[in-house]
Amino acid sequence: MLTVQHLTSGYGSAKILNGVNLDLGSKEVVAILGRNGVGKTTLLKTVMGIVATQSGTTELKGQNITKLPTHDIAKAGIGYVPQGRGIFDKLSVKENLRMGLRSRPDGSDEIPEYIYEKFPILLERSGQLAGTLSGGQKQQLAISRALCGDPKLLLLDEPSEGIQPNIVQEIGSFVRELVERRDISVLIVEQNLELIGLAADRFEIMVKGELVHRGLTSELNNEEMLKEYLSV
Ligand SMILES: Nc1ncnc2c1ncn2[C@@H]1O[C@H](COP(=O)(O)OP(=O)(O)OP(=O)(O)O)[C@@H](O)[C@H]1O
Repeated sequence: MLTVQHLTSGYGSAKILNGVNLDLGSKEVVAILGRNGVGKTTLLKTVMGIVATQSGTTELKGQNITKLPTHDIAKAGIGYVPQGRGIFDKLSVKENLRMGLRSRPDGSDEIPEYIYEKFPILLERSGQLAGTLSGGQKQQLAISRALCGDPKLLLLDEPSEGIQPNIVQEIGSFVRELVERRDISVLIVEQNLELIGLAADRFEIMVKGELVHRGLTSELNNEEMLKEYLSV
């Protein structure tokens, strides 16, 4: 599904990604873990074309998307939910969802039924300003907006940030549902081990802009490893 090879990128003269290699299969959920500031968000932004690739390649289902502008990467099939969610508070819930439809390759302007079935609050509050939603509801809206683009791959950046534990669980099981019922793969940057345990098949640990250690989610109970690589 996604193949990243020797990817480097950064901001001005600051090099942040130092040669990332990553393979994500179809119907797979992979979590990227690592301490603050190691480059996890930068990896998602580079895949998405928001931060320019300096060297290396990114392929989606065999298509080289490395140099494409962000809107074409979205159209090629990647949905992105940024850290902090990127919701437009001054637009209605429905208008936020409609923004996501712009990335649909088939040009459809219908919000997919399953989104409202899963999150009925988004239909109930359809005409309300998105800024009036709770943190958890905004996260549901942000994920739903990305799904409106009918992606094959979803990039989620810290979806658990600032939301209540019961919503964290709901999002974890929703991610699994997406993979199993909708054939979507997910790359998720996350610190919350409960959410990773619920959603991810395996993990990759980033240190100084490189993915240095990987394993199955079931191996995440190794305290020494967690101490070595993470701030827990
Ligand atoms: N727009 C920017 N301009 C300059 N430097 C940046 C910019 N965004 C991030 N950085 C720097 O790049 C490095 C990596 O940041 P990044 O956000 O990718 O880390 P992260 O692993 O996602 O951490 P966090 O969990 O804190 O978000 C940090 O040192 C950060 O200060």
